[in-house]
Amino acid sequence: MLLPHLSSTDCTIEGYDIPRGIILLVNAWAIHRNPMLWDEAENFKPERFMNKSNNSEGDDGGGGDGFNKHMPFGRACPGIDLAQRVVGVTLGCLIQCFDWERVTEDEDIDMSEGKGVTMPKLVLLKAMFKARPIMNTVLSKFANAT
Ligand code: HEM
Repeated sequence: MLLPHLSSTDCTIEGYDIPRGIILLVNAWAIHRNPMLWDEAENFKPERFMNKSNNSEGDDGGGGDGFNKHMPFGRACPGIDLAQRVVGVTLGCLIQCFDWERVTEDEDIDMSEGKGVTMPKLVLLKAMFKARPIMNTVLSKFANAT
């Protein structure tokens, strides 16, 4: 669920009359799993959110694509630009600085969802990491500088 919003005026959306002053809750979870919008809606296919003009997934007839129908930030998160940069840089650092391995490599990853507002995984994904050799050089430079 996105954050609650208050309708500022009477309006009709998709045939539903929405009076002014009513609290609206948008179920982003259901929108992201709507089989009318997505192929294999229940499957983890992050490539469907890429901004390709030939990507018709998520198209509701309005000319949109999977990229535009993906709403991890809802429609009103003022932190979107900061968050997208920080997530990209953080992920890049983790991949560049460490070698990652799964603890149980032969098993499929269990994508079941647990309970909670932030959609935690039911079964945690365990991973091991070790610093890449370049990190020893970088860290020893920091250590020597202090
Ligand atoms: C990966 C990081 C983030 C995600 C996934 C995220 C997601 C969201 C979502 C889904 C909403 C509800 C939007 C709606 O109801 O349409 C929201 C609202 C909001 N977010 Fe974020 N957000 C993130 C980072 C941030 C950051 C970094 C800031 C501030 C620096 C921020 C500030 C806010 C605020 C103030 C609201 C309430 C906006 C309002 O209702 O007027 N968020 N965010």
